[in-house]
This record gives sequence, structure tokens and C-alpha cells, in this order.
Amino acid sequence: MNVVNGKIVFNEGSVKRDVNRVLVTGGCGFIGSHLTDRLLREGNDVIVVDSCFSGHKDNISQHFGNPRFEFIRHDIIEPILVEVDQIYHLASPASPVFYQDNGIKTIKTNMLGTLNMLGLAKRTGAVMLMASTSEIYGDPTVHPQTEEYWGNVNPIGIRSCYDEGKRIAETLCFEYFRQNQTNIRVARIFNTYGPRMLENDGRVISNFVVQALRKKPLTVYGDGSQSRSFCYVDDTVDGLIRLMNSDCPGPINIGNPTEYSILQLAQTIQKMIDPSSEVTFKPLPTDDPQKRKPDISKARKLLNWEPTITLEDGLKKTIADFQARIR
Ligand SMILES: O=c1ccn([C@@H]2O[C@H](COP(=O)(O)OP(=O)(O)O[C@H]3OC[C@@H](O)[C@H](O)[C@H]3O)[C@@H](O)[C@H]2O)c(=O)[nH]1
Repeated sequence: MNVVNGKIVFNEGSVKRDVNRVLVTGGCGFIGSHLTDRLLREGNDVIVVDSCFSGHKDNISQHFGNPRFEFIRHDIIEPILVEVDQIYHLASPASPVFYQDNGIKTIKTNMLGTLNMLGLAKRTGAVMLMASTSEIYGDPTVHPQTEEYWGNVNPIGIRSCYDEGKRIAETLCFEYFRQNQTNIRVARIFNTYGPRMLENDGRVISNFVVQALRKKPLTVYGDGSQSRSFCYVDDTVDGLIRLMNSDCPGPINIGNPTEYSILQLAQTIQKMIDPSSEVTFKPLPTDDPQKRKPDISKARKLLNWEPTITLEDGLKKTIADFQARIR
């Protein structure tokens, strides 16, 4: 930097930084905290912004005291002024139990929160990665789901606060991209699991693991013929980072294409934890998607990414984590 005729002049390249300043919204959550770990490991400066509505400070407390790390308790439905180079926008309740608990808040987080993050990206010139979801495909009539599929969402159902919230978030991203050339990346994240899921999270893997460990029956909803494809969190995080560092706006499916019925999943977890545990059948929740499996051709081609961790290996790590946390 020089002062010429009383004015501050930056030399070319003088404002270039050798580290990225990265904002992670929802950084206290399950995926957000694993992402934060990896970004810090790779030498980035990380600011986590989280309202702690469904995330927990405990997930990031290992970084307190690290000068490269900051935590701000803030609800992104209100704007925030920070200077950053990259934004990973993950903030939103994601488990059906949590996002349905206060549907209006889920909509506000995804609509107003995304608007605020896009405004921040526009002002700072940061790249903004939107954590969208396979739920935007609703109860899909195309299988496996490609990014070209527009989805089958009930706009007034109990899941729509999340599904439509994420759909409007994607729309906002692409309007900012078209109107302002805001640098966006849209990831459609499929079912993800791993250490740090809450024991009362309500999602299927955490429910089954906790139930089997506590010697309670595994609660299969419906007849268990509905399917999902489960991606271990480290693979998901790797996909998000590759997408951020690519030049592809997306949308891109990030998920594991190996499909299981929910009954198969229950039997796998039973075998791994306690073969004598029971399965009990409960009513299927309204609008529960019948099948889900990502087509990841685009991620393979554009990001050179695919999941590397098998369900069995991922479950071993997840079970060990729950074993250490619960009695
Ligand atoms: O105890 C349970 C919990 C869930 N289930 C079933 O297991 C399947 C998966 O349910 P989950 O709640 O784990 O997750 P869902 O696939 O319904 O939704 C998820 O989709 C992708 C992400 O964006 C979100 O994390 C979440 O909305 C559903 O068919 C559900 O009915 C059970 O059979 N028993």
C-alpha cells in the first residue's frame, strides 16, 4: 500500500490473501461442524454463524481458542456484515422432526436467510454455496434422480416448509446469478449420516442406532419398503468443498448412490449392534418419499467426486460415536 497525492493506493495484488476467509452458516450443526473441522485443518480462517436453534456449540468447542476460528451466535434471518471470500450456507433445521416443529421458522431461515447470504455474497464478491437438498425432488416419479428432474412436491403438505423453502432458496440463488452475476454453487445434499448426529434427531440412522444400543425395538415406519441412499458425512463434506472450488454453479447432487430399503437398513443395524433386537412397525408419515437415490454422473464428471465410504464402515464410526455419548 502507498500514499500518492494524499490518497491510499493499493499495489496490484496487495489485498490478495494467502488464506480464505470462510463463513459457515449452520456451523454448529451436524454437517456444518464437520465442514468447519476440515476447513480449519486445511488452513482457512473460519467464521461460524449459528443461532443454535438445532445446532450445538459443543460440536465446535474444540476450536475455541484457535485464532483462525470465530463463532458468532446470530440468526441469519437478520442480515450480518462480515468480510469473507467464501460462504457455505448450511443453516436450517434438516431433520423432518425439527423442520416441522416450527415450519414458519424453517421457511424464514431458507427464504430470508438465503436472501441475506446472497446479499452478503453480492456485496463482498464471495462465492456462496447453497446447501440444498434431495427433498426438492419431493416424492420423486423419476428414479434415480438427475439434476434435470423438477420434482414432485406437495406445496401445502407438512414437509413443504422445508422442501419449498429449499426450492425458493435455489430460485433466489439463480436469480442473483442471472441478475448480478453472483458467484453461486448449489449442492443438492442427499441423506447424510455420521458422528455428531443428535440422539433425538429423529432421522432414521440415529433412531435405529440409539434404539438398538438402548435395547429398544427399531421403529420402522410403514412396511419399510421405502428406500434411501446414505452418504457418510466425510464424503458429503468432500463433495461440498470440491463444488465450492469448482467453477460450476450447479445444481449438483451430492449423495451416495447405493440404495437400501428402510427394512434392510434396520436389519443391517440390528446385525451390527444386537441381533436379538426387535423391529416394530409404525405408521408411515404423511408425504414420506417412497424412494430416493441420486444420479451422481454430474458430480463424477465435473467434480471428480464420488463417495468412498461404505455403509458398513460409516455405520461402525457412527455407532462408536453414539456408544461413547449415550448410556
Ligand atoms: O425411526 C424412523 C425414522 C425414519 N424412518 C423412515 O426412514 C426414511 C428416512 O427418514 P429420515 O427422517 O431419516 O430422512 P428423510 O429422507 O425423510 O428426510 C431427509 O432427507 C434429506 C435431507 O435433506 C434431510 O436430512 C431430511 O429431510 C423415511 O422413509 C422415514 O419414514 C423410519 O422408518 N423409522
